[in-house]
Amino acid sequence: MSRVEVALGDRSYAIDIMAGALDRAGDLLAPFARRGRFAIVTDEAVAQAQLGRLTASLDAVGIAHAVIILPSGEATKSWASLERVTDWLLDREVERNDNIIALGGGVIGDLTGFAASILKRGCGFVQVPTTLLSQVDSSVGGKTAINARAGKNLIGSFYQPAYVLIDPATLDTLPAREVRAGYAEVVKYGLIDDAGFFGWCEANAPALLAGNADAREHAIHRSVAAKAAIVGEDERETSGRRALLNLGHTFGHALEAETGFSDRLLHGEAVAAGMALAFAFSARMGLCPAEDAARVATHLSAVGLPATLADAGVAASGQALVAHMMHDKKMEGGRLPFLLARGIGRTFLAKDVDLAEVAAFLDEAR
Ligand SMILES: NC(=O)c1ccc[n+]([C@@H]2O[C@H](COP(=O)([O-])OP(=O)(O)OC[C@H]3O[C@@H](n4cnc5c(N)ncnc54)[C@H](O)[C@@H]3O)[C@@H](O)[C@H]2O)c1
Ligand SMILES: O=C(O)C(=O)C[C@@H](O)[C@H](O)[C@H](O)COP(=O)(O)O
Ligand SMILES: [Zn+2]
Repeated sequence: MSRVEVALGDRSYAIDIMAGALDRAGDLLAPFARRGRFAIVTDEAVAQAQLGRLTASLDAVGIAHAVIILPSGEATKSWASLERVTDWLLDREVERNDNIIALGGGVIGDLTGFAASILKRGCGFVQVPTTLLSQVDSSVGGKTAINARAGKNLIGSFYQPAYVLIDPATLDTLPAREVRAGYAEVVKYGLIDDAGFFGWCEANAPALLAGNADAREHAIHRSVAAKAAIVGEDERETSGRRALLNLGHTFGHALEAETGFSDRLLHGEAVAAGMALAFAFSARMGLCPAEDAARVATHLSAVGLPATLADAGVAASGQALVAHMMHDKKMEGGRLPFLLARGIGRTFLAKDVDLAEVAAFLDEAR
């Protein structure tokens, strides 16, 4: 088992990574059972593929648990699901010390974390992520959210889990397209500030995507360690450091909005296209060598991720995409800071980007 710590004073927590962890969850989660009861929030596909392993392990050590199963997919990050989960928990007379466990991908993690943060002004919350994306990114750092009509993740809170339990073996049942989408957020850490790790990704993506256990665990550990360090420095995205984790997301969230938050374009796929666009825009602005932008697009394409608007299936005008971007949470005084790059591993927050140039770039990129 490997462990990464997120250092946040009295809200610090551990992230344990171990193949087979779900079958030992009863022992690993026992300290939380002494604190309160367990309620598991999951979705239909995860219930079918992985829930039985968690409940059998809890049963084996006599930890009682209630379970709610929601529909799978991005549409579950909604007011309706939030109401359903909170009413279900309130009907069960949830107490602040109870443990609300998110078993699933980023959708279940984001929704459950938000529910835990507002129920009785904060209940116990544990993340048990089951997608590559949630294991390398969304289960760590405490961003919780649902989507609004106006855009992605616009209603939410910062609320850290008390513990994150990662079992890479859960990825054995994850569809290949979802594994690939999660891989985009792995590549992101290399592009942000670790060119060596991007090189590792280029060399090891085929093994990782084919399910090689060593490659998978290395990628998860390295990603989580990188994210934990950034979150420890800038939990609430105030200093500019955490904003780096948003590389590809300003473009990506606009693409997700344009495709209706549907399975036409998964979050990770939108982020992949968004990162390629951020690098291409940086190159166009003379900030980044064109070879680096090409290398990013080549790698994403090679693993089957979208690297262009056409790959992402988006034909909207630059102006329409920029209109989506105006809802970005990074907006400041009517200006939108962008994550741009001076090269691979050299991402920075640019505060002086002209949105008319972004729209023109997107029109040319179509
Ligand atoms: N909070 C954060 O910091 C953060 C970071 C990145 C992404 N996100 C959010 O995460 C969401 C995307 O998360 P995701 O990619 O995990 O998608 P997801 O939660 O929709 O899961 C993808 C699909 O895989 C299924 N699934 C999950 N685990 C499975 C398993 N082990 N076996 C079989 N099927 C399984 C799910 O039912 C779903 O159909 C987006 O809403 C995104 O905005 C949040
Ligand atoms: O943890 C962060 O910070 C991130 O930006 C991680 C992103 O991968 C994630 O998609 C996040 O939910 C996006 O945040 P948002 O603030 O743009 O909604
Ligand atoms: Zn993301």
